[in-house]
Amino acid sequence: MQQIVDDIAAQMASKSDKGAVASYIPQLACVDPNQFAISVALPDGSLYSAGCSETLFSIQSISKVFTLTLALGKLGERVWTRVGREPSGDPFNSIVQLEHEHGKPRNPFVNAGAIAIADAILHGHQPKETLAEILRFMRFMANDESITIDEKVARSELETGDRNASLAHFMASFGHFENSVDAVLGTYFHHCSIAMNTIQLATSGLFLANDGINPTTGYRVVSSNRAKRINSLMLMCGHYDGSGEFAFRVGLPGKSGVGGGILAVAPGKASIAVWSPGLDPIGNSKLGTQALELLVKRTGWSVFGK
Ligand SMILES: NC(=O)CC[C@H](N)C(=O)O
Repeated sequence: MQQIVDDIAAQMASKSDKGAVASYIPQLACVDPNQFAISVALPDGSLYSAGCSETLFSIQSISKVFTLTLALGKLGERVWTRVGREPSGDPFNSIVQLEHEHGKPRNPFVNAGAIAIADAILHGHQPKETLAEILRFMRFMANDESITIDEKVARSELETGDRNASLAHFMASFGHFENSVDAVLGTYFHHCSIAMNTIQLATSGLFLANDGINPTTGYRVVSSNRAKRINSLMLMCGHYDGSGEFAFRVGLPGKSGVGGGILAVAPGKASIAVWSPGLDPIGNSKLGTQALELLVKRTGWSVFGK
């Protein structure tokens, strides 16, 4: 496995087209696009990394996997009264479906869906308390107490967050929100701004590769049925309107973020985190996707066979 990840990192370093960093969040536009990291965590506790796997990056929408997990723990099946579970076929920050579907987002991974989930987990608490709970969860999953929120990124998102604010106000206009739009958006922007490296992220995703149990702590995070369902949602919706393409090329449940990270799950086999800040036009990591494509070719890990 070490040989495979080393080969992938070497191949990625030689690519000339690395995509374009997200520019709509000014703080993300400052990130050097010439960076690449991959970490593969296996349920037996072994970990294989290459590239800058200790460099922290903004996990952005990958956090939505963990806020969904928390929401399922708190609300159970009632989560599905707040968000659907169908792919959207629209960009991550699209507003068009919301009007037709009476303010109920298609799935928990588009921005509108994650904002609705933030409202659900806030449940009358102060954003600070809820963020502390999200951070505690991430630290526990990653088995690493050092994980924090990058305040500069959070502020940058808030300052340029008109689109997300529109989504939130539009949903609130249907009477769906329990909390103020400001509290919901503050929570959403801050959980998107959690900074992690690929080692921490791959470790955090292990419960999804291991029937719901985090093997590093032995703790059951979710039932095996719930792990299966989260993986299904990642496969169908984790890359927005690029989810079909990602399934076609990689064939694994995956969740991307505009910081250039992707968390991919090979059920029963591994949790994989890749990071390269340059994005494709849809907003998914360009080299990250290519690296995962190479990894499944070498390992045969795609859920659809070789
Ligand atoms: N795709 C993403 O990672 C988007 C998350 C980002 N925080 C936003 O709201 O726009």
